[in-house]
Amino acid sequence: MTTSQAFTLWHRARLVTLATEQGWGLIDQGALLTRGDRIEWVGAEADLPPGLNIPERHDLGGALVTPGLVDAHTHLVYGGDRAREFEMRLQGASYEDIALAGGGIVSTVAATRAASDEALWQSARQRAHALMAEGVTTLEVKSGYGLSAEHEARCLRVARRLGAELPLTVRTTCLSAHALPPEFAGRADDYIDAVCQWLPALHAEGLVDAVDAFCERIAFSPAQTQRVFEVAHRLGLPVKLHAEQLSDQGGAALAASFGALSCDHLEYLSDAGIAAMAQAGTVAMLLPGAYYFLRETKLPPIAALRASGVPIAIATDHNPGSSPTLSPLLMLNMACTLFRLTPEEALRGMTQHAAKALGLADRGRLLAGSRADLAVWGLKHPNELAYAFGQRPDCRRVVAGRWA
Ligand SMILES: N=CN[C@@H](CCC(=O)O)C(=O)O
Ligand SMILES: [Zn+2]
Repeated sequence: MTTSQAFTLWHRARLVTLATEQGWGLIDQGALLTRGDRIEWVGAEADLPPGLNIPERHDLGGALVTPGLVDAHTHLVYGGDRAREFEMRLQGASYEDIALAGGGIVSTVAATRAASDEALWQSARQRAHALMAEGVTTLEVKSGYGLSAEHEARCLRVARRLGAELPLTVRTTCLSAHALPPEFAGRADDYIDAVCQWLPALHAEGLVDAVDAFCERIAFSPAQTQRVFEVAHRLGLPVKLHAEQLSDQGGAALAASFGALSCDHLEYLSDAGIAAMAQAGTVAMLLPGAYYFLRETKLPPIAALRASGVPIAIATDHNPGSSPTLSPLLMLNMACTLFRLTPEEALRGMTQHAAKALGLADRGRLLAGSRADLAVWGLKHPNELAYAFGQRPDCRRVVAGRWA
């Protein structure tokens, strides 16, 4: 470490470093040194290297400091809501019934196409603020409610604008293969042709960091998914997949064969899918909000994922149909209560493993060299993050080394 450059000190903190593969990595009376947007040093305050020029110091008053949360699966940009559909499901209709009757995702597509750019921006901005209020510093935003070249681009531009105007990293994912738009009814292969044509144009405009699809009997087949992934592969874009949410389509193994960053949902994941994901280093992105809200009863195969060493991530899956929550902390709680993750697994799932699911190796743990994105909580122990559901603890964020 050179001593001539200026550092910022963040001290009198209880650090949750997650530095090793297991355990919280707690450091009581801890301190962090940052320089620019990077963490330079992490440790006990008593061990601070002597002789440093530290012009700026922040006394955190004993607060708990975790890595900034990473919400790595959201559908944040859309018009309308689906409260009526919620009521229909309570009256007995299933998520699949509603989709097959022309509701579900396609109803949000109509509302999104009808919304102005400004309305899409304002609603997405408010949702992003709600996530930030619970410690999110990195956010993935999918398209998938435009379903035409014009409207997918509009939604992805709003996602990019979130990253440009808010103190937040935003990664965009093109999910044009989310549902069949009405103008392609009965012509799913033609729609996939169209997606394969507009994807390079969206990428050329700088709108796409990754490519996703919904591989399911109410959405697209493995063969159709593969065609989209082949275009992504040619463009050098990583893929991820909504896989095995309602049935086992073999989607996870297909995605793993493309080196997918993550497979998401996974309630119906098979042993073969787990093995393929373990081999490819693909993250299992579990979405307890959708599991809960759709009143799913089949659990993702958590013990088998653990046994195979597949990293488990957790996200809000914020969307109007299956997971209209904007509370990452509630998702940590549900990951524990519904999926029986430990509070440490849940937090690691929304930090280190979520960052991996976005291909971001520079964040998610408090390590020298990592990006200085922090969540500073008015809590004593990290267990409390997953514990007090429905409460919103005091939370401040540091993004790229600055209070945000
Ligand atoms: N499963 C597919 N996509 C979303 C839901 C989209 C919707 O219902 O609007 C999800 O991740 O749960
Ligand atoms: Zn989703």
